[in-house]
Order: sequence, then C-alpha cells, then structure tokens
Amino acid sequence: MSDLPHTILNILNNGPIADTAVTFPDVDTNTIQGALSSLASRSMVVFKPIEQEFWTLTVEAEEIIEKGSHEYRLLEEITKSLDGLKLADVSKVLGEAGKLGQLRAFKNGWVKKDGDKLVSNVSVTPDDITAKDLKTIYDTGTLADAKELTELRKRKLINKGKKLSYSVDKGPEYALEIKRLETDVTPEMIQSGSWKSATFKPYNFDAEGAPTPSGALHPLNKVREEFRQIFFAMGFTEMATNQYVESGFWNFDTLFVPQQHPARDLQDTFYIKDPIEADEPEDKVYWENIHKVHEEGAFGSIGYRYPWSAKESLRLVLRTHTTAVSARVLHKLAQDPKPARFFSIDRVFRNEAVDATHLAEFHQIEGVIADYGLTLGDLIGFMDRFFKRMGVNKLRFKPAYNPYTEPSMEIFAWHAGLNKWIEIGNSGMFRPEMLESMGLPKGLRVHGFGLSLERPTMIKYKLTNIRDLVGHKVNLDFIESNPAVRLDEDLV
Ligand SMILES: N[C@@H](Cc1ccccc1)C(=O)O
Repeated sequence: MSDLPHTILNILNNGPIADTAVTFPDVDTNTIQGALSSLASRSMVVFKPIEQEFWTLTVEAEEIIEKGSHEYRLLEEITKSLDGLKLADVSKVLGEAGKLGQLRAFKNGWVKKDGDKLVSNVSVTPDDITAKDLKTIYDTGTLADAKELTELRKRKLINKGKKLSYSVDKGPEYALEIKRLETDVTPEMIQSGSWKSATFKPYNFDAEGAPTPSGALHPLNKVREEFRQIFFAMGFTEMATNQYVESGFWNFDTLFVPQQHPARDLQDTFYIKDPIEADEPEDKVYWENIHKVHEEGAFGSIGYRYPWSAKESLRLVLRTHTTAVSARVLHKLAQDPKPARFFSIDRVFRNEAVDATHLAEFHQIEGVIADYGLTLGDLIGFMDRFFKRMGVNKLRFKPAYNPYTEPSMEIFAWHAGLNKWIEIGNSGMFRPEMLESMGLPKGLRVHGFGLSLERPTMIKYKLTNIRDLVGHKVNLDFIESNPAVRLDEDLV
C-alpha cells in the first residue's frame, strides 16, 4: 500500500470508514495512524480511536485445538481400553495433562470410578467444548459466552490483548487530491506566476526550536561561587585547598584532637595505605609543642596526659575537615601575627554510610577570623551578618563541643519553608593549646566556623536526595535546566 493517504480519501468518497482494522486488515496501526494524522493536519479527515479487546491463545491452548482437551483425551484413552483405565496409569498415559483431564472429566460427568479404575460414564462421545471454544477464539479473537471466556482465562488458556484501530470520516477540507503545500517562494514560481495559485504551508509558531547542546554549571559550583563572593565582600582571603591527603598531625593533632578520639577511628576516617606515613613537619619547635601540649600540657593547659605517638601523628589520612587547611594557614600567620580573615570551600572525606543525605565525600565552607581582643559576642555578631547576606535572618546558637574550640556553638537557622530550625554549621573560638603551640601571641584570638556546601544547595534547589546532586545517578537534565541562583531567595 504505497499511497495509503490517497486510498483513504478514495474510500471516504463512498462513505465513512467504520473501522480501519476491518478496511485495512493487513496494515499495522502505526502506519494507519501516520496517514490519518497527516490528512487530519490538513483538515481533510477526522478520525477517532476504537479500542477493542481481543483474546490470544497460550501454547497449551494451541495444543488443545490440535489434540483435544485434556478431559477429552482422557475419555478417549478410557474408551480405547475396553475395561477402563487404572487410576494409577492416568499420568503414565497422558503425562501432565492426565491430572487436569481427570478433574475436568469428573466435573463434566464423563467418567466415573470403578474400583481402582476410571470408566466411561457416557454412551455417546460428547462434544469437546473446550477445544471448540478455543478454536472459535483462534478464528475470531473472541467468544460470545462471557462466562466461558472468564473460565478459559482462569485456566490460563487465553490472554487478553487490546487492539487499536480508528473510525474515519471526511474533514472540512476533504478532497480526493492532496494539494502540494509549498514551503518557499522560488524564483521559478515568481517567473511563471504560479505563486498566485500555490497553497503555502502555514508557519508553525508552536514548534519548539531544536535545543542547542551546551555545558552547564553544576549547582554546587553556583552556590560555591555565591559563598565566595560573600567572603570576598567581607574581606576574606581564599586559602589554597588543593591537598586532599593530610597527615594526622595537621588534620587532628594540631587541632588538639587526642589520638584516642573516636573521629580518628577507621570507621570514621579514611587512612592511606601507600605511603602510610608523612614526613615530620619542618617546624620542629611546633612539632615538639604539639607533643607536649597533648602529653603533659603547656601554655597554661594540663593537656590530655597520655603517651603521644609520633607515628600515629604521621599517618596519612584523607582530610576529614577543611580545618586542617585553616591550621596550616594559621601556623603560617604565626610568622607574622596580625588580624586576618581566611576562607576555604573544598572537598573533605569521611568514612560514612552513604544515604539520602550523607556522602563519603562532601564540601565544607570554612571561615577563620583572627584579631586581637575578639569575644564570643563578636563571633555571634559576625555569623548574623554573614548569614544575612545569604538571606538567612534568624539564627540560634547552641553550646557544643569541639576538641579545638572553646566555647563551641552549633548554628541553627530558621527555615520558613520547612517551618523549623535546621542545623547549618558549627563554630567556636580556637583553643590556646592550638594557637599558642603554633606561636601565635596570646592576645590574638581566632574564630572559626564551618558548614557544608551541599546542605544549603539542597535547600536552595529543594532536593531531598544528595545523590541527585553528586554521584553516578545525577540527573543531568536537572543540572542543565536549573536557573542561575541567588542564594537568598529560598533560604529565608
Ligand atoms: N571542623 C568543623 C567545623 C568548625 C570549623 C572551625 C571551627 C569550629 C568548627 C566541622 O567539621 O564540623
């Protein structure tokens, strides 16, 4: 059928098509639908779908048509052997069909028991209704007897299918010929004047343009950039953070985290196997100070009083927080102590069970402020101003514990959308054990705070699963289609 649209138009000339499945039994539904849609787009036809149920046979049913139903075959066997069939032999003779046939044959009253035998209970061979019905379904796709259909379906002999076809009628622009629709005015048309009588294809202003492939900034990068700009605007300098592998010394010991602290356990921290150890830090005074402040105390502190191990301190880890970076930067600041503000936003690693809100690697945003005579009130005041720039206006502080800060505070923000306080960060004033070991002068106090980058990003983009953001299940459509962000819209 090379020219289906014209054939359809010709048939319509004699009246509507009631069912395309009847008129075109050999043409598949997609081809019919394509032809009808193209004619309908020119208003030459109108068409409506017809959904029809039909039944198909299972392999077992096809076998029944060929060989007879199980019950019929059983009766045949019984009549063949003049004095009946031993019950024990039913399966032998008929295989699996035997048991089923027996059940049905009894139900139909075709057979009865005689001692240990089955004998016929009918004088004339009955009709094999099951086989007959299945044949009808095979030929016509259906059966008038709805009850029998249900029964056959229960017996898993037939399955229901759906067939789509169409009824078709003339449309307002019906004609026998399909007019060629011109898309361009050509020089030839102008010369010959044929443009005057040509029919032009109307513009489709609803057509969407082809999407142009392009790169997209990841939401984490956009939010990171927002934070960077806030830090810069508040006079911070960015710390270099390109070092994922740290020694236990910089990640823990310098921060006065004792070597028995649970955070240093294998379950929480990733340790490097090869190489297993870092070199001792160059600043031997500092190295010795840390040893001392842990083991016996120094700078006014009584220390933890445990045998500090240099080996443990030199073990290499994937940094668990960016405070390791801050420690390095503050140690450098001790060479020329003065008020300063530093920040970093980068990746950290923790040996955590991965779930909807936790990953084994994530990003931390960290800020450090060093100045003479700082107080806890300054830290609270700074937090208020910092988060206000992100549009977070209501903060609460809860006393907390960090080995390296005293006092320490968890930061909670009021989330109007969720209608509750959510924890957004951790902060505190670095301990003298940490700062004075580095050689920073007593009066120079240092505030620190940290928060994750993922948390505000998820709130901003209304994500409930962190794996929508990072990992192999990331939805690229989401990454590409989300708008450039301003943090303050939704965090309020
Ligand atoms: N390092 C802390 C955050 C923090 C940084 C600086 C000072 C106090 C706390 C954390 O990982 O949660």
